[in-house]
Amino acid sequence: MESIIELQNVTKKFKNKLILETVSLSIPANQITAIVGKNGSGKSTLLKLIAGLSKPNTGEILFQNGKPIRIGYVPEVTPAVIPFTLVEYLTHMGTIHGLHKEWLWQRINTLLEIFHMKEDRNNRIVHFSKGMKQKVTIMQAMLEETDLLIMDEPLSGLDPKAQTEFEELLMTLKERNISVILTCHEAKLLEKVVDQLLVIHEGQISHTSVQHEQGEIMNRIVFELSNTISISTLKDRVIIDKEEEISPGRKLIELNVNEEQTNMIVKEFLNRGASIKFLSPINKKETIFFKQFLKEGER
Ligand SMILES: Nc1ncnc2c1ncn2[C@@H]1O[C@H](COP(=O)(O)OP(=O)(O)OP(=O)(O)O)[C@@H](O)[C@H]1O
Repeated sequence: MESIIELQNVTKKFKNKLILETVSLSIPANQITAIVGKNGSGKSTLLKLIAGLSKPNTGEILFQNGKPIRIGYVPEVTPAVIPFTLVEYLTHMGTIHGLHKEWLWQRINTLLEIFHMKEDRNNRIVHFSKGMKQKVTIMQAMLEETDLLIMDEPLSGLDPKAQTEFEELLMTLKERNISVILTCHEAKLLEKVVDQLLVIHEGQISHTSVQHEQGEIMNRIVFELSNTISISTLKDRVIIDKEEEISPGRKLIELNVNEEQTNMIVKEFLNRGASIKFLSPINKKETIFFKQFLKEGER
């Protein structure tokens, strides 16, 4: 498969702290690649290296056909208050980037179309939902023609509806031959749209092509428990899909657990005073994905 970017023997350190050690990998063109790993494992560092925002200590980053590619970088943080309408903001950002007025106008219309935001073009961003603000950040990154879109934690804080819309958006971008690299903790999103998983663990990277095969059953469980209960020791063993405060002092936690782990996890949560709100097998297509994700993540 053709690659859009290749890392060869890349090492990245901060002072004496080794984050990536002699990493070699290739990012396939026109595919969606997800980088997963624990907090602090180096996901954002890898994204910044790929985006050219940071330089490796040793090793090389090579582009398709030896030519620089057009990269759009979507940071994790979305601006909290933007005192403009959507079109005003995009026009403003495009002008700052020196884009020609006529070209920019056409580009903004194309983006409004792709992102299904035409009806919101003259609404103020400050009144947008989190998912809409997320779209604005991506549109901003795509004001110039883009070959590769890099997104740091694009799903953080999105509700299920916004996540589904985001999945659809990723598929649209893929259809338009835009390669995407994102960091992600949301297994549901990964299962449906991601083509390649890169797992970072202790400075090393392993990769897996995601195949949607039949596999063994996993369970989706939702627990309700007190906010004060710590579940940090469980976080290494299960994928916490969602954690949400539902009332003062109470939270819901949704997770996906393989069958062998289910009894043990349920017991551990009940011992912490949790109650089970929902427990159901998830479909087989998702199962194989989670299996891969867990296997890689546990390394
Ligand atoms: N500019 C920097 N200077 C010094 N240390 C840094 C710098 N940027 C990142 N680090 C350190 O490098 C390590 C990896 O950070 P990075 O942000 O890449 O992790 P991450 O996997 O994206 O984490 P998270 O999931 O929490 O966002 C962390 O220990 C972090 O403190």
